[in-house]
Amino acid sequence: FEPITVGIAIGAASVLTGYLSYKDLYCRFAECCRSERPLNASALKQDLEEKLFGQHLATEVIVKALTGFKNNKNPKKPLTLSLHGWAGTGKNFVSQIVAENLHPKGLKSNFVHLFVSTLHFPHEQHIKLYQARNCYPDQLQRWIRGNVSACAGSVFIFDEMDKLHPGVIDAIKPFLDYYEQIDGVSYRKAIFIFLSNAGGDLITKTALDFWRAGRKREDIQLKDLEAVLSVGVFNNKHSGLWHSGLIDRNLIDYFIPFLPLEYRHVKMCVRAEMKARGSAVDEDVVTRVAEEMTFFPKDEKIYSDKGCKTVQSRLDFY
Ligand SMILES: Nc1ncnc2c1ncn2[C@@H]1O[C@H](COP(=O)(O)OP(=O)(O)OP(=O)(O)O)[C@@H](O)[C@H]1O
Repeated sequence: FEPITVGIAIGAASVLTGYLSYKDLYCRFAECCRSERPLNASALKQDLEEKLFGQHLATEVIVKALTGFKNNKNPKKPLTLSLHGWAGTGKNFVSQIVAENLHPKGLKSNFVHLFVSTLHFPHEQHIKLYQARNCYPDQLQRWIRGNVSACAGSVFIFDEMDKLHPGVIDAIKPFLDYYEQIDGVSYRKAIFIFLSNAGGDLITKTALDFWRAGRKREDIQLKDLEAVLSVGVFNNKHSGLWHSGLIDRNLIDYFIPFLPLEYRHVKMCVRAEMKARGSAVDEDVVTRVAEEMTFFPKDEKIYSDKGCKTVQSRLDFY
């Protein structure tokens, strides 16, 4: 027998015997929205611990936040995570890991949506015009409504939040609030992830203070950063969250700090990239790539100023 024929026969038999419902069978071939599917918290934790380097706080908070939210049958509002930190420290990378753990196709899923502010709304100077014509809030709101109607557990990732005009945030604010329904649609099972560089300098300062005091990076606790972060971000005119009411209305559930990456983390990124390309890890190349990166502050040279961001392109030279 050919494998395809056997597959069809097993599928048909399963349906006939009631072993698999029609929906189960359908969902093996097409992507289904499974908002009620429980989160495999240990798989998420393992993924983060293995793949994300130097971010013990982000790992801890993300696992806790998602586990709590997905275990709650009746959340009162959607989950909103605000990821902050220096460039190249893993914010987009984490969003991708989270997305894959919620919807197996990850960023390619029909239920995961990436919104890049500079791509979707590039003309800040035209914001008044957009507002006057009522086109962007309307379009954006319709887009969110349509996606959540199709899948309650939709995931929205807003990149470059610091470059997003507060007016745009106003448009999404109602969806993040404690409403049971808006026009017949409930947003309470959706997940919104905001990424920004805002607060990156404050996070770096705290990490540096620890380093200078001879304390371990892993000893930095959330409480060392959380207040600094929310006040700092709130006071930063360029944060995108500024005066948007997201913070003073407590619509952000978790502020998640991403620490600046050190030389040893950059090396880990190079090794991971080599493995991902199917090559053997060559420690000589690892050191060479890591040494090509630039580090700050000027005197101590501890943190990579681009995180792990240019590792992939640098590796192409070897
Ligand atoms: N902490 C990390 N652990 C493992 N890999 C990382 C980490 N940070 C960055 N990388 C690698 O570098 C790439 C670029 O990082 P990423 O796009 O996640 O940075 P970012 O924090 O979103 O930066 P930006 O603020 O500039 O958008 C990732 O795809 C990943 O391969």
